[in-house]
Amino acid sequence: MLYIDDMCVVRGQGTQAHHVYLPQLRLRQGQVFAVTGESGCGKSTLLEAIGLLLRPASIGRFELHDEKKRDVATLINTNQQAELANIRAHHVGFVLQNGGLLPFLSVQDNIRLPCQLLGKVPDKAMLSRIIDALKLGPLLNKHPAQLSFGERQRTAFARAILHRPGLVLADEPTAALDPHNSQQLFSLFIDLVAQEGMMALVVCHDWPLVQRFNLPCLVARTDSVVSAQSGAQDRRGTHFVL
Ligand SMILES: Nc1ncnc2c1ncn2[C@@H]1O[C@H](COP(=O)(O)OP(=O)(O)OP(=O)(O)O)[C@@H](O)[C@H]1O
Repeated sequence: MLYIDDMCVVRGQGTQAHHVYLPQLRLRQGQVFAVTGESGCGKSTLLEAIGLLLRPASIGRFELHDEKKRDVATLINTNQQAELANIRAHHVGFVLQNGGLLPFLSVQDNIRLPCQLLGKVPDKAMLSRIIDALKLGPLLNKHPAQLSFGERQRTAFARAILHRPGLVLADEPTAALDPHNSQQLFSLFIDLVAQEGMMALVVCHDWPLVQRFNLPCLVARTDSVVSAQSGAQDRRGTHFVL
């Protein structure tokens, strides 16, 4: 389970600061939540804070329960960076919009990289389940430049999960894909998260896609102020609510 209460993340400074609030999140093993909202509202910021890449300005509760209970809020509040980095490396998997694959490594070596960096031997059974589910068998010896966008994203997903993180964070993984491939990747993603008992948050602009899979959704509610000088709407804060 992932429990988050009263998280606030601040991007920028002074009058330009943008506040991102997450009042409450409960995520169960096997569950995928979508995160939606207009450009610039703070979706990536939210994911970075949950992925422990960005320190929240304040946090009430942040607990990650897998094989044991981890009180992440206390680690954040007491600034224990080494332990936070350890949790991030072992328990969080990231899937980026452009895949973020290393161009000089084959698909096979890209997938194994996080395990290698963590000094873990990949679980053979899981590796073969992932390769099967994501249909990567014929691609294993290719390099990223030889892959389609969809193939790159399937590889990126495999790489994000082989080290068995409890939590997978995907930032617009289907943005570069056509509707057919987006739907196929989403479907594989949701099935694998359920099959492997992971939890996932996926940022997605494609509302029909989110609806098609009937995903629970964190929706951005943005507060704006009107600039006294220009009269333009200026975003100052976003609440992500269910
Ligand atoms: N490093 C930074 N320093 C200061 N402000 C930033 C920084 N990164 C992002 N911002 C601002 O924080 C706000 C939220 O940005 P964020 O990238 O989280 O939005 P987003 O919803 O993911 O946008 P998009 O859908 O366009 O990717 C924006 O107003 C952005 O300009």
